[in-house]
Amino acid sequence: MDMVHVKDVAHSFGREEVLKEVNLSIQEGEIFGLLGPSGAGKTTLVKMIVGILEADQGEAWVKDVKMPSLEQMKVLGYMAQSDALYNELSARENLDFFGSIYGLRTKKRKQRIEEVMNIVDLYDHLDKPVQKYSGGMKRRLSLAAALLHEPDLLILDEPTVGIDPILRQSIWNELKRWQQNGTTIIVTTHVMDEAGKCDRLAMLRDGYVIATGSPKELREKSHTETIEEAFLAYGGEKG
Ligand SMILES: Nc1ncnc2c1ncn2[C@@H]1O[C@H](COP(=O)(O)OP(=O)(O)OP(=O)(O)O)[C@@H](O)[C@H]1O
Repeated sequence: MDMVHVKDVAHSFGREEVLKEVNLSIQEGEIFGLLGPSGAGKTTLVKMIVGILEADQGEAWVKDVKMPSLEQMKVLGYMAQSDALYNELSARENLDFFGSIYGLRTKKRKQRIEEVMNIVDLYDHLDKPVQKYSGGMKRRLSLAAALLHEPDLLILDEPTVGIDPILRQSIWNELKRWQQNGTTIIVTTHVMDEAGKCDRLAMLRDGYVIATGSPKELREKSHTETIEEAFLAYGGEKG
């Protein structure tokens, strides 16, 4: 069964058509990348899958449920592009708040907070107010929040922006580990080498999916050597 199915989705903001007839199938257990330049429509598409934005046309499904669905939001973890954290609270207090929204009981919440803070390597900073966190630490804390309730589907909007190469590598190692545990992961990026780490990709430009496939397929079909060249060959150049 598909974990996510996007069918004929189109959306406009005012007169700007941001998504045009987008179709996608994301299989259970894969790391799926949405690759495209700034403004291509990645965040808009992701918000429809998460269920926080309803498309003008078409449908987004998570498993066998049409989004938006409050019930289905519980099976997914979403990390937005900008961190939605309370600066004056500590990391622990932030996570406690998010955990209660997801309905985690007190004991389980306490246990999961410690587990996820270990995963993102912030355990030693649990009781520090978020305003004392660096940008990269805030990103990692947002990731921890998305993981709290052990979602089947993890949706990460530009998770490694502002994160140094060493941490970026460690986050990718974690993504691969969660995948092995059965989690399906959708990640948006405009970084070509990150796109190359995904099992499959959809290349987006100006609201269109211009190509879909594994990095290898996309390179081979376009007779190119790199994802970047493939993107250009499929019509990804601007203007
Ligand atoms: N709430 C909104 N109101 C009006 N226009 C919007 C809104 N959200 C997005 N847009 C416009 O929709 C287009 C696509 O934006 P979107 O954020 O989906 O792109 P993106 O591919 O995620 O870009 P980035 O990599 O910069 O985040 C842009 O032109 C943007 O200005």
